[in-house]
Amino acid sequence: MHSEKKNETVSLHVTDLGRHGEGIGKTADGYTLFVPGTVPGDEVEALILKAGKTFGYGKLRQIRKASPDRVVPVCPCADSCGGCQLQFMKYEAQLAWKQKKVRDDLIRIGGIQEPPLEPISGMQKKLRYRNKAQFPVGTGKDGKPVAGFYAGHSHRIVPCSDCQLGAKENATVIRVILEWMQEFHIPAYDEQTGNGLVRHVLIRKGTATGEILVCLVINSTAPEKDNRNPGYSQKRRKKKKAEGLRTEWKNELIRRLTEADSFFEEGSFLTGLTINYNPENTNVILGKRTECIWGKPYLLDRLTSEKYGFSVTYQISSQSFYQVNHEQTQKIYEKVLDLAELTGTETVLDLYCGIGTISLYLARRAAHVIGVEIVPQAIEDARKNAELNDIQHAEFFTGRAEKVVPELVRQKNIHADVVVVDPPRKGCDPELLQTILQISPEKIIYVSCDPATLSRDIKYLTENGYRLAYAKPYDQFGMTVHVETVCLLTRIK
Ligand SMILES: C[S@@+](CC[C@H](N)C(=O)[O-])C[C@H]1O[C@@H](n2cnc3c(N)ncnc32)[C@H](O)[C@@H]1O
Repeated sequence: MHSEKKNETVSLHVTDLGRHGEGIGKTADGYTLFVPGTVPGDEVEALILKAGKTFGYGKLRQIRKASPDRVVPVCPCADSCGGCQLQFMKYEAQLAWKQKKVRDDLIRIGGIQEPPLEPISGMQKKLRYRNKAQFPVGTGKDGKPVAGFYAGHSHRIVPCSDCQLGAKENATVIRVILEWMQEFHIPAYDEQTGNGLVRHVLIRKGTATGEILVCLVINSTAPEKDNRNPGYSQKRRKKKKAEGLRTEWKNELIRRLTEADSFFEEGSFLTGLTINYNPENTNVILGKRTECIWGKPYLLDRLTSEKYGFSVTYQISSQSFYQVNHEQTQKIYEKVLDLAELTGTETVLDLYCGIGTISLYLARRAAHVIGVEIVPQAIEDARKNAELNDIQHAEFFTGRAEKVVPELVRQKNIHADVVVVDPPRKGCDPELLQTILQISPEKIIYVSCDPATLSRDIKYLTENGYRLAYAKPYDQFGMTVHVETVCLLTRIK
């Protein structure tokens, strides 16, 4: 029985990190406390915020002896912003923790006693690696518009326009947009009331091309129909959502952002400005409709495989998924190609294919590639990308992979030598895994951004005729708790 109570300050020796990057320590009498912002090896004092029977949650009060793995975070917002859970840790220690996380999950959840795990691949460029930023916009205490990031586990905006993981140009774009909003009294969206106009700013940069696409997400159903003010009066607020942006506001934003180009890094330039309409009271950032008000509705980027001696150019729209770390993505896709060992005669399925990124790598070495993806805009991009790269033997289908693939098996009797899956964090749908077993490819290559769901799916596949032959973690998301893993499963003959 432990005597620790809420609001008590206790001394703690931190020995591990939890799934969300919070330090885990024990008090002198063995009580376990989770304390964000602490690092294994730290001796700290923590305030108990929540005390359960066997463990509790605390807040860091004071570091009595710093861990040798502790470093001073580069970002001034690291304490308050929820994005970089590991910026307090030496990069090598972050990598070691991620390697252990993947290994532990493969053993504990995947039931693989001796995982064939290669050492994690670390990033050369540890900051400014993200090619995409999503800034929520709100109203500060002084009534002025602010943009930044959400504090951990909340929707409180921590003002920050220059995230150290993102492109340098983000700060300029955000400054211009906030000044524009302030000058023209354009209200930020308020999640509580559902009023206001500007919800988010999305900025994407093509690392290889320097192209920058800005997308302003607004709380409105349709492009502007007239010149009335967006719902300022309480009366009108109750009746309807804020209306769209006035034409003169759009024109002014275009003028300011195109002129801001001159502050961008050499070689970087604005390629398009889009408005996304999201009138829903929801956490989902993007609405269904996007309008391009200047330039192109997409940006171009290029990925290169030095080993295989080719580059692939991709068109990426605001609503399409694209891996955020250019350097690591190139390594991961090259590894997929290595593991596939294609000879030019094979049929390959690329499931959860996004804009056809992996599909078009595989198409360089396969006879036929079939991609399946749920987002229609991404499939439009994928088809365009096949054209752009002069690839005729890749075809793409829109829909849920777990519905489309069984249909393709039923109607077209498709077969595949290699199946690649790259699902979102929740992993593969069970129906899809069953269909893959039915297709019975020689190889399944699993690209995953969540070791827990990856391990769950590996358990199912290894219990049903496959063997985990290879696994390698990649650090795609330095300073955060996230880790990417590439696995090869081979059919047991
Ligand atoms: C992690 S991304 C991978 C995309 C692509 N392979 C890449 O590397 O860029 C996962 C993709 O799965 C798509 N997706 C999510 N659920 C899906 C489903 N049930 N069926 C098909 N695609 C889905 C998402 O829209 C997203 O494009």
